[in-house]
Amino acid sequence: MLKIKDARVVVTCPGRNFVTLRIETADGLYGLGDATLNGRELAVVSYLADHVIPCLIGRDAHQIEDIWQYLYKGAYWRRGPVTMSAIAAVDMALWDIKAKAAGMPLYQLLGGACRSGVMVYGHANGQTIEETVEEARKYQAMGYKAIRLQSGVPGLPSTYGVSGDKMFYEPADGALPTENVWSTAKYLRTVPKLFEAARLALGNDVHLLHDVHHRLTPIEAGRLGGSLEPYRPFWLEDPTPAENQEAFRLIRQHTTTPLAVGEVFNSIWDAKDLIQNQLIDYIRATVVHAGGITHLRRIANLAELYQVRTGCHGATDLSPVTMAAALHFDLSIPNFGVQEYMRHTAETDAVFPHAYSFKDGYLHPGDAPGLGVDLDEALAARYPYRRAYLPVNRLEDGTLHNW
Ligand SMILES: O=C(O)[C@@H](O)[C@@H](O)[C@H](O)[C@H](O)CO
Ligand SMILES: [Mg+2]
Repeated sequence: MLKIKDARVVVTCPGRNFVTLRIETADGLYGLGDATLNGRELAVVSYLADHVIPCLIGRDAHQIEDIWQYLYKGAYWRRGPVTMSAIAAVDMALWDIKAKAAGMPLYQLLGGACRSGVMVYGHANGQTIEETVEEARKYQAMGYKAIRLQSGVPGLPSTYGVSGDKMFYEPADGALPTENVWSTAKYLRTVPKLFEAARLALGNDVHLLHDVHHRLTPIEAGRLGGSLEPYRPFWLEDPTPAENQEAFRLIRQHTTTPLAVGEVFNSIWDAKDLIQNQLIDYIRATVVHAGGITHLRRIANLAELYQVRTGCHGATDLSPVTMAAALHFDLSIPNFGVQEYMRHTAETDAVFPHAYSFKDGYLHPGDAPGLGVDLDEALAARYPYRRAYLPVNRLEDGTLHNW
């Protein structure tokens, strides 16, 4: 038995907020779990500190599945991003402990490596199509095999995915939500031109991706997917909000562009119908927001039956702890597709020293025991929490739209 002696939540803001759970066993082993929920961080802190940690003390850290069931079924109130991020943090920390106890990198415990590295996609963005293509060239020169393209839309003052910093994108930028302006007509005129220019400049060997960020209706999404087909996108992400999963049938009727959905999903129940009806090609659910490695494996196993591959979310609001967990997971599953990789700032990397590394378009989690990521608590304490919200989005006439 590996008795859980103590657990605490560490909140730090080395450029952006991160919530980390640290679980310690009586024999002095410890594990880390990410519990960051962008813009709603303190709700998860309270869920963990006030409601989860008291139930963990004294339990056997080896009983990962039983503890998962205890927290999920035991709460009575199931699912939801706050609950599932909290459970995910416990799950990640326990897998970290188990792998450290075994003296192995986590991917070995998950069944061993199915591939030599994890193909990642980087984010090229610019105010104009030309600037975005120039940025994409830089990613290509760094060895990336897959690149996401987001460009500014003429006539709109700001656009999702476009930022001043080129290696990362930080949307949670206001102590109150900033307000963006949206026009579907202007956007739909721009994206096909972006893909045409990018294909011409970058050639056929690189995978090109795009995130619609939930902004279109199904029929608009069908039209966009169709107009991108000549440029063979790897995927079109979140074309329409996925609460209404039937909507994807309509998109499918109009395009063979592959669809990726699910970064906001938090359980297998959100993804089940989309997967079983083969309405998507990539499932974006991620370790931190979908109940940890234990639950994400179930989602990936279901997806495998329907030839749906994974494409885990990996924006900067997912801490290096999640990135490490995702890489062990990605390496070990048969139906891996691609992993998003938006680099963290140097400050964040210093607070979370890690064993994973990038080479020639692929990430590898490294071979340190456990997740291979640590938390420098003294350094973390120098960066106190700062309230930061994701933006909201309005149509040009002021109507609130999806961000
Ligand atoms: O695909 C992505 O990376 C995104 O959609 C994210 O940038 C998302 O907006 C943020 O993670 C929200 O916190
Ligand atoms: Mg996205």
